[in-house]
Amino acid sequence: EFYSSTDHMTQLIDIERDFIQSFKDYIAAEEFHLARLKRCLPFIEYFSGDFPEDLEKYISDPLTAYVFVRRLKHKWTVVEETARLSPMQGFQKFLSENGPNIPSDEDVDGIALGLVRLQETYMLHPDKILGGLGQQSVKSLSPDEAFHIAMVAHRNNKFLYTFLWMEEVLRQLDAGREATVTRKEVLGFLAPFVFQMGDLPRAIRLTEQLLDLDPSDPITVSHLEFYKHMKEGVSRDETRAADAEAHLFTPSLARDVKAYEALCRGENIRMTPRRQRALFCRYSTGGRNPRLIYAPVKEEDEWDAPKITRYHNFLSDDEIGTIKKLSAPKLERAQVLDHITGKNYSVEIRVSKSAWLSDGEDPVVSRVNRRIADATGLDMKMAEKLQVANYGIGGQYEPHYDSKFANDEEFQRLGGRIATTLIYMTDVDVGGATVFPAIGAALRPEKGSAVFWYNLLLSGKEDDRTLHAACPVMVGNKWVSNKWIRARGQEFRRRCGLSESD
Ligand SMILES: O=C(O)CCC(=O)C(=O)O
Ligand SMILES: [Fe+2]
Repeated sequence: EFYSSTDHMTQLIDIERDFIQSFKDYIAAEEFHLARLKRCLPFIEYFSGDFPEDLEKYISDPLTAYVFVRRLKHKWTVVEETARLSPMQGFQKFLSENGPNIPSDEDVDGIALGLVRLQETYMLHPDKILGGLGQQSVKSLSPDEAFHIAMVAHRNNKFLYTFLWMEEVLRQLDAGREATVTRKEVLGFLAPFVFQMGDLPRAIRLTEQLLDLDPSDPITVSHLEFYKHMKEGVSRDETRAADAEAHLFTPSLARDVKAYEALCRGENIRMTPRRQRALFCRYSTGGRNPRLIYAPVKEEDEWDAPKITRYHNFLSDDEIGTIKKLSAPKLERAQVLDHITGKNYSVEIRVSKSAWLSDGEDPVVSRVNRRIADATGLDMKMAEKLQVANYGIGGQYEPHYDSKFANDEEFQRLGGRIATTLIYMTDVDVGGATVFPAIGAALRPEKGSAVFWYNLLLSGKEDDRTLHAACPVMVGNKWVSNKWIRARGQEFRRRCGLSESD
């Protein structure tokens, strides 16, 4: 699918351009062809004079029989040859060859879900989406499109957004916008839905509207009776429902919104000015590493406990360009192994495409690996390949540990992922931060910079504080590279003082 990476989305724009041009060419060819067919017609008719009453007598004359048969054969051949020039087959071939590149229904649903996911994380009302998040050119949705988003939200149990998008559909229908979906369908869905959500007064109001559309509908009548009956039962002890709608985004309704989503919105970042003052910027030679003496790394403390370091100007634009180009053809939807919930879940929690680049693949890859070794002082012999990831619309990675403890041969041989070097290869216009919910840290993507932290304590145990997530990309494009460094072989290299913990 395309939506999980912007790289593939841009390819779609080319495909669409191609598609429109081919269709235009096809229409022109059909018109030309039709004109050619029409030119045949007078010729065909001219040589088919009127036949007398007695056909048997007519055709029994030898000369007439000869001329008739020959002309019929001739006309047939002319028409057959002309018809064979039809451009239709060529166009059908184009369609069937390019069909596989066209988004599937799952792609369309996936991108709608991406939108809803953004709304959840950043608490965006549909008005905000329609008002424009970035320099968007689309400023409105048709009622059918809003309805589709609502249904996708519903299928994925995102009920607040189901409701808000359905409201948008109704508003547009009220404004007289052209649509396939009808008011009756929307109300017929929405009334039982809000009832299930516990909003009885609204269920009654919507059902009354439904009844206005079709006063004799027995189902609507009985629903309304049922809701009213329910209301009598609860009206004595409740007062809350009436003002429920004003508080859709209050903390109570958003109570299950995850801590990391708040960090994504820039809330609850736990850094005090006092701690901030102890964070520094310096030029580092990686402990007098000869390669860094004349080109020191610009190092900045991003966080104190655990220590997170940022290396500025770590990759040049050219190097980034090369890495993107090398990985673009290999990008595949990232998978996370989840033994409990299985594949569907993995789709939701990690929405990006990734590719692996090996050391020998290109001089730029080995240069970057070397630079990571120099800056971190760690041995790259046991490091994993460079992983390149590209996030698309709503692209994210929910909270996880990188440490990768496992009970397998690979773990025995390499040890866990002692450290992570995360390279940002783009700035992201809005969203897309890397957040650490356990410590309240948020790292902003800055093109060309890299961040580094240890996932394991000196004892070799997983450091709980390194739980982290990639926030959904709201506007823009996010490319990162990950270099996971394994524990084996680092016994004498892990610099003292890089982590204050044990
Ligand atoms: O993209 C990011 O900001 C973080 C990615 C990440 O944590 C991962 O791929 O393991
Ligand atoms: Fe990670």
